[in-house]
Amino acid sequence: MTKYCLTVTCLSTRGIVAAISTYLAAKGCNITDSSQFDDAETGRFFMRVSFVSEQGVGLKELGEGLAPAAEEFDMTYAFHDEASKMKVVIMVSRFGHCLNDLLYRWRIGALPIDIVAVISNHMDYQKVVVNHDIPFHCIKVTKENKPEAEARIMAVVEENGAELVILARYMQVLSDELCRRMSGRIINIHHSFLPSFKGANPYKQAFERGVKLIGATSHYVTADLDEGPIIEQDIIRVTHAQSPEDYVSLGRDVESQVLARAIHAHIHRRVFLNGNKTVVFPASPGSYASERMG
Ligand SMILES: Nc1nc2c(c(=O)[nH]1)N[C@@H](CN(C=O)c1ccc(C(=O)N[C@@H](CCC(=O)O)C(=O)O)cc1)CN2
Repeated sequence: MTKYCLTVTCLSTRGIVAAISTYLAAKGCNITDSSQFDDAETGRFFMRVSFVSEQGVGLKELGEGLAPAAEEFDMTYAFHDEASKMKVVIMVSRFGHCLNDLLYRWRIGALPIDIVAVISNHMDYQKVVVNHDIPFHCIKVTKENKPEAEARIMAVVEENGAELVILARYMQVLSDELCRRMSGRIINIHHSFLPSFKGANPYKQAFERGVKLIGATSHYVTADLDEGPIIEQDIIRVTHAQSPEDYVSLGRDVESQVLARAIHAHIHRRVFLNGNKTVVFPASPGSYASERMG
């Protein structure tokens, strides 16, 4: 039986859940997981439903069939086949721990994505990427060539049909135009517990401030540096006896785990943009269990 998920957002009002569950039942679909949220501040409603089609109904029929109800509630909605793997481009600079972590999770089946390319502004990871039979593109970036460099980045994204770009410690600031064109489709890992310590050297800033907790933040990328909607965060305790270099070492695992959790939530359609914030629904039972054993 095909597993699907439905994502819905609209202004909050009575009858949305009833309309969706009634429609799915009428289409011979059995709901297996459901999450919803009413945002009292914005008046917006968010819903994610996982279901199986017991009568083999397809994505197109599901989408067309819900259109009348969607119009009644002015819904933004989409049906997704949970078996289809999102096409992603990973970008990296000099620090490869997040890239290596994503490649490992992808290789063992823990992260059901289709890595169509890796882009870097350095050659450091060319061999490890090619050894995974993934195309590697080295696109140097300078203040002078940034528009041409970004045009090449977008060419790789579009020629491969990538739905998501992952900045796995890519250390160049993307232009407003690129951020606008890829709004909601670029996820970054920032090596601090935002909003503290924005910029390229958060560990040095944290050391100089003398904090007792450091962390990592995964967020959607916007033109405003390190200001995008936050998807996931985590922290780790540090002490007076540790150096900025110790922070870098301690931060690697936190960064990798936070980025992987954010990507997992995004590809399973559990993240909704809500202004400059996000709504992140919990993982449905079994969604972490796709790992190939051994
Ligand atoms: N438009 C955006 N671009 C990028 C973002 C973002 O939030 N919006 N995040 C960064 C990643 N990042 C922090 O997480 C970050 C990367 C780089 C810099 C920075 O100042 N870079 C310097 C060059 C540094 C170097 O060459 O090593 C620069 O670009 O002039 C700050 C924060 C990715 N891009």
